[in-house]
Amino acid sequence: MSSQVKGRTATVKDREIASEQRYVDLAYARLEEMRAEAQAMIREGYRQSLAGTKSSLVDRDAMVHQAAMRAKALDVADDGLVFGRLDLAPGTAAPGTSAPETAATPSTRGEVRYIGRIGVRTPDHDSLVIDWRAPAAEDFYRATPEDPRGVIRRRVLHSRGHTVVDLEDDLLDPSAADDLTVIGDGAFLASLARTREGAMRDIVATIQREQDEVIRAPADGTVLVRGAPGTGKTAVALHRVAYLLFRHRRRFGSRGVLVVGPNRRFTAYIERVLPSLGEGSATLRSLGDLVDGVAGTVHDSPELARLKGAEAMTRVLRRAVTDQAPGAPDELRVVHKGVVVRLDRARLDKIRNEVHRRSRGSVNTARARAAEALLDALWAAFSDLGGPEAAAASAEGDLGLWNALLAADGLEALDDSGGTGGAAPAAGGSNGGGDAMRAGFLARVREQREFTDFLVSWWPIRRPLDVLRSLGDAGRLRRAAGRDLDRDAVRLLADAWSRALSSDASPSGTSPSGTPVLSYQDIALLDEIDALLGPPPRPSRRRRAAAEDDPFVVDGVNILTGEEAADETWQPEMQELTSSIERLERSRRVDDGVVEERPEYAHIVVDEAQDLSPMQWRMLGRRGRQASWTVVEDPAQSAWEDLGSAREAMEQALGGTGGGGSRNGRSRRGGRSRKPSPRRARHEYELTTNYRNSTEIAAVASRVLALALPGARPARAVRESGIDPVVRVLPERDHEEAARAAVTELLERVEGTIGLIVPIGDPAVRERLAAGFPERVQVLDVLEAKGLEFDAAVIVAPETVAAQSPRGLRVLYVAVSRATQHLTVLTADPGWHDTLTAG
Ligand SMILES: Nc1ncnc2c1ncn2[C@@H]1O[C@H](COP(=O)(O)OP(=O)(O)OP(=O)(O)O)[C@@H](O)[C@H]1O
Repeated sequence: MSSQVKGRTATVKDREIASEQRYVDLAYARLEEMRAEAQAMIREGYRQSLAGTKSSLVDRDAMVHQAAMRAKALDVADDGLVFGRLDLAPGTAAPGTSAPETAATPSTRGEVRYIGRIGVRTPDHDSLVIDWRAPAAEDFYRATPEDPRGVIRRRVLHSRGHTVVDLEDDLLDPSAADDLTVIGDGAFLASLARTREGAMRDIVATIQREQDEVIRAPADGTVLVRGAPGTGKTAVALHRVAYLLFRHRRRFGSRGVLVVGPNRRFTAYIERVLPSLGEGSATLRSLGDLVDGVAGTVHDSPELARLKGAEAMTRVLRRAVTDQAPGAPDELRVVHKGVVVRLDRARLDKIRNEVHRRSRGSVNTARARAAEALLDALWAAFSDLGGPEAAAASAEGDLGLWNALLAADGLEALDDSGGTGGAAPAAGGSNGGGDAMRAGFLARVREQREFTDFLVSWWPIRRPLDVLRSLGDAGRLRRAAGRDLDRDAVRLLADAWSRALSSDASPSGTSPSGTPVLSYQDIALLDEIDALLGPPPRPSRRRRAAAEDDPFVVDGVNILTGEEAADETWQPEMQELTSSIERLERSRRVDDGVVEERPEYAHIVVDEAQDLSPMQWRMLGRRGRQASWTVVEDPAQSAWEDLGSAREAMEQALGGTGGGGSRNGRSRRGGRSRKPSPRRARHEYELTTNYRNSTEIAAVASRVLALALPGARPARAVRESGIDPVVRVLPERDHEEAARAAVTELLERVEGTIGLIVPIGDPAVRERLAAGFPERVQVLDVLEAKGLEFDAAVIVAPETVAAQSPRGLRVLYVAVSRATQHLTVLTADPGWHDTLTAG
């Protein structure tokens, strides 16, 4: 029989702790040696570099890199290196995994495995500590009394730094336990009740079986994880990243892993988890930070978000980028040989449409094609005016000039008859003389400043932000809207964009520095526009001579491509900028934050996925066309109204057929759709235990859930706190004062974080509410509270939250499920008091 001592005799426990401490000391001593080895390797790498040969430099880089990575990985183990121990039944030992014998592991027993943050081996390669992600550690998380997997006892070691301070055992197979000591005082549950410090921590020592199954799920295809609030979806997704990077380092390490969360508060909240697991290589971004150079930081009103996020915006934006650019001239006029040649607005529109039709997306790179089309049209107009005949008539006197022009273009010179090589002179015909005449005309026109200036303003290199800004003009947005937006929608959107983006926007629309205030949904639209516009101009390596010969290079910028003709000697200040538009264009490249190369990832984790709009899914799809995915969501918490269309967009993104263009030319451009690829493997999981809320708070949340999504099953909360939630009814005018009073009281009662969660509204109210409180108090609106958790939460006006949008009840469900210990609700509506307290 095992000696059950749950919380009974301190001496037995102390002896066990002391025994484990000896083992932990052994592991740390070896860790020190490994660290010294890594440092020695770095030094050796640098020593080799003194040899100076090319290959030794390469070797050195590889060696130093490897050793530095190793040293970094070893550093993360400084805190809580060993956190688990498994005692297996005799006969279940696997080679190389058994811990060397210590006082705690008499040889008469089965294998003992120690589990830790990283793997530690003796110099003879015996395992001292098994990395938690290794297959041999799986039993630590998976074994249950129903399915012990050969494990008799699972022990969790709680440490502070290098010191073991507590133990907790699970006896999984009592019949085999014999003389094994079992210690337990609910340390796991106690750990759930711990004070929250404002940043999420790793759960590596206490991952539960259903969570471990998600973490170790197959690396291919999509892993879709559902679960109610507090079931550990975020924690599990992050541990899965660490697992994937450990087990498939080459595949995921080189092409990268992207973790996407709803907002910056959330990414700040989770940012420490992966580094604490020794993984610094994953990219963590909020939905507002996925496009370089711009940032979405505010939530749109539900109505605006619905419009901006809808798939219909793809069509609206396509029309917007192919519409005439703002400020574009309505007429092109060039003079050649005394003949005035004009293209009017109707003709220009036709040319523009034709170029867009033929270039299919990639608006910016189509400028060269536009120039050719204009020149063709000018030649046709010149011919219609009888220009070639006039030119031929005057050719005799002009022959020298013509030939100089033609020679500059590498064309054959005209002879006395106006033809080449004895061909008959022709006026606009298709024979050699006509072609030469045409070539001469084109060469001459191309050089005219009127033509190049026109081209720059008629087909400017456009930036995503310019295009979005242009839609602040209601007339322009109406043109782009087609049948996809009704009049009210056009008004609402144009109004929002003109306030937030126009250069002379009112202070409420722009930040104090004058930079635009973009919403989360705007970022997805900018990414869509970017895909439609095509790659931004990149500096070319063109040589000066080539640039000088090129009539389309004006002041060092190729006006067809927008590229700078890189030239070491070219000094912008030495050249007079003759066109203010060019100057503007040049500066915009910097000011507007050109969207840089869009990165693609090998794996994408999407947290709070239930809130993504179709446009946001398209944005993610463009970043993961070859990726495998981990998608984490709770439909009951969704603020998004049209879940059906969001699902469709999600499927497109996950199937690798998500919308939009590509940067590298390897795949489709500008939103053209490609044949859907075969469906990827899908692994679905549900998490069922709520580790966040006390049972008392979970009960309140489940009452809101019953209203928000009748029939939905709440998760099972496991920790009773004995602290009842408080619901106070008082007039709305007293809410602010009562909220501050509630926070003040909670500051006395809890050591950790307090969230004061208010309806979406004026930021000034939030500032007022927060005034004077310490940092551990966060005042946020309900949408900002997504994914976060606090020791105590105060929810103001549930009635307002519920009424603010068609999905208001689900948003309220999010709010009431944030707290671990204390929940206070302030309402003006006695009905809500009854609902939340069930009486
Ligand atoms: N196995 C575990 N051991 C200890 N703590 C855990 C465990 N699983 C989850 N937790 C804790 O429970 C809390 C909730 O986890 P998490 O935020 O990942 O839940 P979630 O399902 O993403 O919630 P939400 O849907 O509200 O965003 C966190 O503090 C997390 O550390």
